[in-house]
Amino acid sequence: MDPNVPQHPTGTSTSAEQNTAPGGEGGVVPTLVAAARGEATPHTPVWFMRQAGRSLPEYRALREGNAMLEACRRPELCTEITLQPVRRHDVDAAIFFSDIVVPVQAVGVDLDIVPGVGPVVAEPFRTRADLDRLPELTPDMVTDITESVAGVRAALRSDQALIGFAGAPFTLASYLVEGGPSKNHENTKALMHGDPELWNDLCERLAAIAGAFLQVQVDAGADAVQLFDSWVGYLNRADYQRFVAPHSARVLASVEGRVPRIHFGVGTGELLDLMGDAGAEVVGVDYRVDLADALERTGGRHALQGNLDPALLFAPDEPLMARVDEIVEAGRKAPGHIFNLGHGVLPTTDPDVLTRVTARVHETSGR
Ligand SMILES: Cc1c2[nH]c(c1CCC(=O)O)Cc1[nH]c(c(CCC(=O)O)c1C)Cc1[nH]c(c(CCC(=O)O)c1C)Cc1[nH]c(c(C)c1CCC(=O)O)C2
Repeated sequence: MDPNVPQHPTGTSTSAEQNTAPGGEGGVVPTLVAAARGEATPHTPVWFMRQAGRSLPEYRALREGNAMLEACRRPELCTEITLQPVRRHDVDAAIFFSDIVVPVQAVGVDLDIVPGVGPVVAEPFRTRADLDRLPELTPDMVTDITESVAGVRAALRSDQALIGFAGAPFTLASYLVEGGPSKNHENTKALMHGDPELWNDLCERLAAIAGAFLQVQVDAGADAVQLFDSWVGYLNRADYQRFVAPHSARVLASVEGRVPRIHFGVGTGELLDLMGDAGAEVVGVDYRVDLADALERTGGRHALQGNLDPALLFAPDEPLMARVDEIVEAGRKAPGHIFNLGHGVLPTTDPDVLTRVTARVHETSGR
């Protein structure tokens, strides 16, 4: 097979022109962007949530003596960390190295990322007066982010994508209200149901901040965005529709028509259609739901991203690669498929396994 001829995963070959940018600039559309739009791709694009950091020795070396939130704000470090997994694994996308709390800190909220814990907020949010601590995010507050994104984009090949991201209002609100990582999100739910007006005002502020953060990244060259609503799987459908969906929709709308939007959460099998309807081209699927079921639940209206169980990366090659092949196969039936894990890379993962999984997906899906 001619490797230069784009090949849809279903086997429909198309002309090479379909993989070029509109406007006759001759630039190649990143493979991930084409898949998100449901267009022909030379192979199924692959990236891994939390691919930057954690499992990579070269990342741990760079982070030595640099606090997480400081590393996120130093363009030379941030750019290099973002590029490390792309070089090592030959994945189709870089995920911008940052954190969902970076824009919240940028507007002035006193918080820190505590090693082994996660984001910790000095004074948790509980009352109306706390809203004053969430002013709008303006680009001048995050000029380093603009510089880092532009630096990464300039270093990538044109067929590789840079994914920008933000935390969705519910997940951000949970960290602010609980004061840190939470298992049950009880204070968050108590606020949501106990004072819906304050809840909505809080989420409106967070949606504005997250939307502005996405816009900054897209303005600087991000090719796609992912909205992480990591903990929204703790809600039922009714609460999601009433208290969350309108706010997430606002964030997604902030970059509508500019770049493909991926919407992801953990344990969101019951919410997949609603998350797509909030305004995403791509719905992220965690490992608990088969892609075939996810396709049905989303009515075939969205490309899918996912969904290898990150724990399977610890299994022997035979069952691991068999599962990878199954996921690639199931993805062929979707309007578009981006191969990923069902959640982030676990810190003790052998990075060579990620390289081999990437190669396997490329091989079996076309290249
Ligand atoms: C541990 C943690 C942090 N921040 C957060 C946690 C989880 C705590 C909890 O369980 O509640 C909060 C967070 N940060 C991010 C998310 C969404 C993604 C997810 O669900 O995992 C969430 C929920 C995005 C991210 N957070 C980070 C990225 C960067 C991209 C990447 O690593 O691939 C993203 C998209 C990076 C990050 N973020 C953090 C560290 C130490 C790092 C460095 C690398 C690593 O150890 O994973 C701190």
